[in-house]
Amino acid sequence: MPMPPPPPRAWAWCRDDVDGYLPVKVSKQNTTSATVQLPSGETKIVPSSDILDPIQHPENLEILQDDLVQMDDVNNMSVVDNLRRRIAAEKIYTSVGDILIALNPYKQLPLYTPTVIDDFIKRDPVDLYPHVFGVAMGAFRNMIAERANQSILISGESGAGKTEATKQCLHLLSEVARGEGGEMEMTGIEEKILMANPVLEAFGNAKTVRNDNSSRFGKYMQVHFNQKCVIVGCSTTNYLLEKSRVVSPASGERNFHVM
Ligand SMILES: Nc1ncnc2c1ncn2[C@@H]1O[C@H](COP(=O)(O)OP(=O)(O)OP(=O)(O)O)[C@@H](O)[C@H]1O
Repeated sequence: MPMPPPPPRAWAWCRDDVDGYLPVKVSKQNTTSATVQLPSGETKIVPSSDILDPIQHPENLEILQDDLVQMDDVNNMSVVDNLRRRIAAEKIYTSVGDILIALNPYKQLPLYTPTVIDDFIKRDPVDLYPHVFGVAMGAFRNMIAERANQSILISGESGAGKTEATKQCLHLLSEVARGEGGEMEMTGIEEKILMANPVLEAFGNAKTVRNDNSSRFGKYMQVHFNQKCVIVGCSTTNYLLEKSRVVSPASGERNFHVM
């Protein structure tokens, strides 16, 4: 009687201490342990309890998906894996439909050059890729099309890069909404807003265990445009300032920068 062929190696998600989840090929598994092949090619024995769901579409594991909505398998593991591979390739932005996920690379990447700005201002969005400039440009285009105010909501945990993303939005808007002739004087709005920042930060930012320059207040910023869609001003409203920090900063943290 000929031996039956060995079962094909099955792809599954495996818990990992460093990366969260890794796609592995399971070659053997019993109730307590499993032999798996890691993406690096290394073979390892892991507890069976670390083997999670099967991977339905292993052929997609090499794809860096720009938009999570386009993924065939959407779960915590596939999303984390896609984002991990994207940031390894220095693609820090990923779309989820109209929402943009930004991962903090903690290093300067050439993502904000004049050429990139030019692309986002001039090219059709369908030919472009996820980027914070795309969000700012989308808001600008919608403002013109709908003749209505637009909002960009930037949220995330401390140190995630909200302040940086805000600056990039203002940078794009100041480039696209430049006036001509006399109105040109009103440009440089980004510089003016940025010049106000040290004062706001002195009284509202503090060194924390996560971020040396952590904003301890919320900022509601309004950029004002005239009928010709040229920026004519900006106002900032501060809210939720952590005044308690003056007398009771958390352990290992400082109160405000101002002395
Ligand atoms: N896109 C980016 N490219 C390079 N560095 C970045 C980027 N985003 C953030 N960083 C770095 O991470 C640090 C923290 O970012 P940022 O201050 O924007 O965080 P935050 O979300 O505003 O934090 P908090 O809520 O504590 O104020 C910054 O000092 C900056 O150097």
